[in-house]
Amino acid sequence: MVIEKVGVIGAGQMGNGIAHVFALAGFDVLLNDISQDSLDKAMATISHNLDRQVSREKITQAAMDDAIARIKTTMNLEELGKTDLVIEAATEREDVKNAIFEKLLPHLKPETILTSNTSSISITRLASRTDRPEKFMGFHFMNPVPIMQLVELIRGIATDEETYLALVAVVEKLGKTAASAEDFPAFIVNRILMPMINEAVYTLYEGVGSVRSIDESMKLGANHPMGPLELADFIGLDTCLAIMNVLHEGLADTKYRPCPLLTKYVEAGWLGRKTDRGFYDYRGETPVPTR
Ligand SMILES: CC(=O)CC(=O)SCCNC(=O)CCNC(=O)[C@H](O)C(C)(C)COP(=O)(O)OP(=O)(O)OC[C@H]1O[C@@H](n2cnc3c(N)ncnc32)[C@H](O)[C@@H]1OP(=O)(O)O
Ligand SMILES: NC(=O)C1=CN([C@@H]2O[C@H](COP(=O)(O)OP(=O)(O)OC[C@H]3O[C@@H](n4cnc5c(N)ncnc54)[C@H](OP(=O)(O)O)[C@@H]3O)[C@@H](O)[C@H]2O)C=CC1
Repeated sequence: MVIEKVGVIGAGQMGNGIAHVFALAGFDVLLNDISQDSLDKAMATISHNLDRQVSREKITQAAMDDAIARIKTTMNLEELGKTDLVIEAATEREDVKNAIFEKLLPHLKPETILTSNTSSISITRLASRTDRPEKFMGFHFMNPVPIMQLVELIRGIATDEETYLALVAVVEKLGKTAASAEDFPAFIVNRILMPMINEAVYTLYEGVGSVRSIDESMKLGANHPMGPLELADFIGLDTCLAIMNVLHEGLADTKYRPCPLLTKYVEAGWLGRKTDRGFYDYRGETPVPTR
């Protein structure tokens, strides 16, 4: 099947990055969100990130202009009915994702491939609520999408080979690398990464280290590009907590218990960079630790 038009649902940090890389690779993109403000912010972020690529001579100005021209935005989900591939990248909540699919499906062409960028939720379960489990897959991009090389491909129990091969070809066209993961809670990257982030929050909670000492230790002592608390703020603490809950409930092992301090930050609405406050306060010139 030829994939030319791509629908992206959710214009947050992942949705805007996904729209960016697809448009740059020559796909027509229709970006959807429930808020016009989020769509406007997403287009401004995409322009800013493409501009950065132009100034670093990674892409030409003409490639940037073409990419911007290929992205259209809409608050009307029905318009995504014209697309060949849909990537859902809305908030990490199963009820939100199911409601989106329910509203979208009556408008979708029968051959359209439906995917979710979920970080952790069962692909088989999401697929089972749709009319096309064989054409449904997990299509998991990493943050920041324009920079990170990996895309996890997760087949549900019913996903057919044609769908899988179509997505392998799309990943190649994006110039990224695909890794296949089985459909178990949080797949590969987050099964390993998120317990480490959760453990960093426990390390803070138990007073073993401060925000700064924990992040410095992992950057200088383990050569991580970002400290685990800085990375948690970058991902979004709501998303981190949602992934830990999926691991905890899905694998029924206390080793995945979300740290109560992580829960407290989310309850406060301190979700990290996207709300300007998390383990760091980003409202000033330089980030200041909040503990
Ligand atoms: C939660 C999930 O489900 C799965 C996940 O995504 S887990 C999260 C995975 N991501 C990570 O682990 C990211 C870890 N951090 C890093 O790799 C690096 O800190 C980083 C790439 C984000 C920034 O690197 P840095 O060296 O500190 O900054 P800097 O030199 O300014 O930027 C490096 C490149 O990233 C780009 N960049 C930085 N931030 C960016 C952003 N938010 N969006 C787009 N591009 C960005 C820069 O333009 C630069 O590009 P070039 O190399 O093409 O010139
Ligand atoms: N953050 C990360 O590092 C990564 C996240 N992911 C996954 O990507 C998905 C999105 O995460 P992320 O971009 O970080 O989250 P964000 O919170 O940045 O963005 C989510 C966006 O979805 C919008 N949204 C909510 N409900 C709907 C709806 N019904 N229809 C359309 N849009 C909707 C939100 O709008 P509003 O703000 O108005 O609620 C928001 O703009 C999640 O499944 C997450 O697990 C995957 C890889 C990495």
